[in-house]
Amino acid sequence: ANGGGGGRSGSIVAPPLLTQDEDFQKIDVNPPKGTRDFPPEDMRLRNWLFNHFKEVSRLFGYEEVDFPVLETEALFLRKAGEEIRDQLYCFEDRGNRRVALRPELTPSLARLVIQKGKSVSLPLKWFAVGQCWRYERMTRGRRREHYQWNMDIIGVPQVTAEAELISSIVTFFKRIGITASDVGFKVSSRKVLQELLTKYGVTEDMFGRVCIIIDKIEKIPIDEIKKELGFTGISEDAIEQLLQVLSVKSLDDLEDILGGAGEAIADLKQLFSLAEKFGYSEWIQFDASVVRGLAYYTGIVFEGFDRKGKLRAICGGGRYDRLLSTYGGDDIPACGFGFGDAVIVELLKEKDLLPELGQEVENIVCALDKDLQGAAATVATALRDKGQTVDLVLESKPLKWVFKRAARVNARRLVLVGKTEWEDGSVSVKVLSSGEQFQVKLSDLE
Ligand SMILES: Nc1ccc(Br)nc1
Repeated sequence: ANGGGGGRSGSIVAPPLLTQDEDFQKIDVNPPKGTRDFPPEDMRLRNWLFNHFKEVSRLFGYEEVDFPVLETEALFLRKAGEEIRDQLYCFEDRGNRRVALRPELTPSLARLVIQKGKSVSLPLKWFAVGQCWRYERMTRGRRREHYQWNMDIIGVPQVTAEAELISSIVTFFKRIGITASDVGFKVSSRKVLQELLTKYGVTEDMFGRVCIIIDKIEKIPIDEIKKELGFTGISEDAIEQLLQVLSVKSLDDLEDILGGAGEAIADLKQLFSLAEKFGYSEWIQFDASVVRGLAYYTGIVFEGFDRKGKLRAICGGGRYDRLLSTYGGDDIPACGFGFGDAVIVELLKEKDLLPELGQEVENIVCALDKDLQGAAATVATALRDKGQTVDLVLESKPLKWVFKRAARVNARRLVLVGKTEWEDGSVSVKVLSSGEQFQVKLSDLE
């Protein structure tokens, strides 16, 4: 075996073939740090969750899309100091290209919309469920991948778009047994900050950075927040005023501060009015401190939270009217949300709402002797052609073993192919719940 990469032509140097003793190297059977396997019982829960994500999306008339997990790094190189940027899973590929495992789906969605350009008619209503990545020093032992459900509306400037997105998440929660007593949505608008910062003379290019600092308000000491805000050029007095406004908990109080002429108040009033019409008023509350941790939001922002305050944000989203133009696309308004697969499972555990999802199969088919293995295959195929699920016993096994497996795979029926019955074109069927047993012609088996 070639012990090295030497003597190979071409620019790419392939890794050396394994030398003889390396062929039998014991490997670590665990998945890479921060990643998960999905053995059957976990995959059943994941499919249950994702099916609800996708069924709700289709209920709302959205079309499914997907994108490569691997993107050019440039798609995510925003300069606002976001955690998502600091933890980018980026590297240089074998063609010396700077690439990254996507940390979120929205930039890819924006890229595809721009790519499609005039070939798609607006508005677009798209959804996706995709794996997203971050590279975090494992000091904190946190995961490096999760799956995110996204729904996005492209091309609708009105707040009806955000109102519909929140309605879709409420629909999802209701389907899995979560109520407005369990979770709520904190809603605000970045236009609140925009109007305040303009008043304080903060330039537009600082807006994203200020939002990212404010988003950390409950995560780091307030003095650190004030210090970081100071670096953006906001005066100490303005910082005090700003933090004061962000503690406001009612739209009326906010209106008293901002005045009723601005877009922030108009948008929020419209959203709360629409919430009434969609029937989810009890799920949402105004909270001026909500800014979300992504620099590209420009208007309404919202996040789902557990009312017991034990968990991290369940989901979050908002309006991002400038993102497409920052990628060189047209100025197309957009809004959307991301909903991760981790916190929701913790919430379901908390509420004892995890579904019981055992394996299920309708039939286990078994030949009573090895000469009938072919006959058993015929029986299995006949049942499968009728849409019946079949676990076919593939080797000669004692009946005791077959009954044990039938119980383990939770089979409804045991179909036995025996010599005498098969000569008559029949099989023996045992309904495992009742013990009822009968002979039936294969042609009549259903
Ligand atoms: N953005 C992001 C990606 C992966 C995980 Br786990 N958390 C956040």
